[in-house]
Amino acid sequence: MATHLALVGLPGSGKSTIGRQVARQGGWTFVDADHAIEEQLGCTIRDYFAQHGEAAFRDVEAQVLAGLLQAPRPTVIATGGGAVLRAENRAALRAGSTVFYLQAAPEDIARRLRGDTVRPLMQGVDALPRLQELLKVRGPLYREVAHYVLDTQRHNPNQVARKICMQMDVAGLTGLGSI
Ligand SMILES: Nc1ncnc2c1ncn2[C@@H]1O[C@H](COP(=O)(O)OP(=O)(O)OP(=O)(O)O)[C@@H](O)[C@H]1O
Ligand SMILES: O=C(O)C1=C[C@@H](O)[C@@H](O)[C@H](O)C1
Ligand SMILES: [Mg+2]
Repeated sequence: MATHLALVGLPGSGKSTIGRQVARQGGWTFVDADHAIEEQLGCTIRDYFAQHGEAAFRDVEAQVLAGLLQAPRPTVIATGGGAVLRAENRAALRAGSTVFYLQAAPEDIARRLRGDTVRPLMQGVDALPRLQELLKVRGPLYREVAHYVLDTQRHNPNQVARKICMQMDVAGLTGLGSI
């Protein structure tokens, strides 16, 4: 059975950027769970949230994530920042993938996202307290679900991706599908 590699962490922690690089370096398929959700929804996550609320969004997220973890091809999955909130997602991630928590301080993420136009909610003076609050609630859940915790602070995305590939090598998980 193919086993996948999943990245978890706060919004802006580098899941998409690093996930793409890990996939490129390792020759694996990359999937951004948020994009897969938007494909299924046929609209943006933001619009769906606004129309149907968070609980409905989390139902769709859980369903899409479970589907990605069933994929026949070994895949690097960048999860949504809040995917760990549901226990069923944490269990599915741990059972179906090797999970890396990309750890970064809210202060660093806020700095990285300054000038970002894709995440309007993470702009301006509100970004830091919002990230701090998210970390308080989600930090323990990211740790709980993770097989490996990586400090991304002093490393650029390429270096973090190489660390992940090396860790997979050390653990004998290179190629993912071979386990
Ligand atoms: N280790 C790093 N050092 C410096 N900048 C980084 C690092 N990792 C990511 N970045 C930058 O931070 C920004 C956010 O990264 P990215 O979009 O990959 O985060 P994400 O976890 O996928 O966010 P989201 O949860 O909102 O999808 C990007 O501009 C990226 O280049
Ligand atoms: O942090 C969150 O709760 C979210 C993060 C995004 O990746 C999306 O999954 C969605 O906007 C929710
Ligand atoms: Mg992303």
